[in-house]
Amino acid sequence: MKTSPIAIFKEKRPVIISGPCSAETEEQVLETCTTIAKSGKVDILRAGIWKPRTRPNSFEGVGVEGLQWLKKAKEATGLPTAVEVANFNHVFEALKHGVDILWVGARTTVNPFSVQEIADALKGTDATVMIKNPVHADIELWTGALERLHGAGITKLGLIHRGFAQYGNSVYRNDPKWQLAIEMKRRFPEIPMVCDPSHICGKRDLLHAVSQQALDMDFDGLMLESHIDPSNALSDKDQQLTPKDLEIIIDNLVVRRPNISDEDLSQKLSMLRSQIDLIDDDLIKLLGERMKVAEEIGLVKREKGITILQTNRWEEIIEKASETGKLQGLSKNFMIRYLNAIHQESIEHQNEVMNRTELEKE
Ligand SMILES: O=C(O)C(=O)C[C@]1(C(=O)O)C=C[C@@H](O)C=C1
Repeated sequence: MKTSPIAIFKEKRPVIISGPCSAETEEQVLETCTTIAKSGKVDILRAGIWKPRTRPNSFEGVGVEGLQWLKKAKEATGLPTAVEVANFNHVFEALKHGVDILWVGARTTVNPFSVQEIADALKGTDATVMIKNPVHADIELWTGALERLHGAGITKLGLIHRGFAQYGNSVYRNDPKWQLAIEMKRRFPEIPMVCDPSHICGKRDLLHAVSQQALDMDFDGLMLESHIDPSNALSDKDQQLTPKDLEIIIDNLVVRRPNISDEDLSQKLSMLRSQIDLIDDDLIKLLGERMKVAEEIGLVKREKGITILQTNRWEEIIEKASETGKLQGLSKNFMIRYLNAIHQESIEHQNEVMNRTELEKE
């Protein structure tokens, strides 16, 4: 029996998935795929066939015709292929044309109806499916998609981290929010996790740094878009790499081991880790003390009839703590998230002491 393409994740790290954002013409698909395959550094070919675009009237993919081109690329290179599917018909056509890996895109993962349609279409097949994170930072939707496919009997599953939509300016096209991918790795340690730096970055100059960070987060693979002529690509031209640049990025990645075998290093690490454990203990105890003081303030506020939220005081704390954080080398972004989490917890403690009725206390 043919081995499953998911098995490759047990054999090689990182697995590289590459190919054009969109299949545009037969020549473009074949030229891109055969050139990147020649380097020997790409393990799986990809190409977008149906492109879910944010706005209408832009290139929405060539459709079924492109599957023939991808099939030819597979025959020419001997590499397995991957495409995005978003509905029953896509699944049917992709499997009919011998696509090896199907992936569920971010815009589909957000919709349980669509995910269920795909899961139903796959029932009884031996398909390999990878699931991209939903567009917004809802880890339960990502988990739910995995469960729906598993529930349909699909066991060869993988995850793809492509970052999360955000409002306003950022260096990234999609905010990586690494902590969500890390949480999925914690929940499903056996399922391969691939990073899609192309969609996180949106532009070429960040691709190397994000790819390296993914490897240092112990990801199993990278999906990097490539195009024989990126400047004339019909979609996402700023984030696609020429075959040469793809090779340069792969060559410059440092692949580090997830486990330690060296005895000295292991001792040194466990010493440093016990220091971290002690500091974490102190931090948690201090936070507990802070909440007790907040509760006392809550009692005063209840007696005097003052609201929990005190905007001016909170503003003062943010300013002072941000300054102290800066001196300690803590990023502004972290300080804001940290202070907001503390403030929220403090408000909840005060709400508890101020508004809990006698009945609820029992
Ligand atoms: O200073 C207060 O009034 C508090 O209740 C404490 C605290 C805080 O946790 O720092 C909590 C809520 C207010 O919005 C401002 C500050």
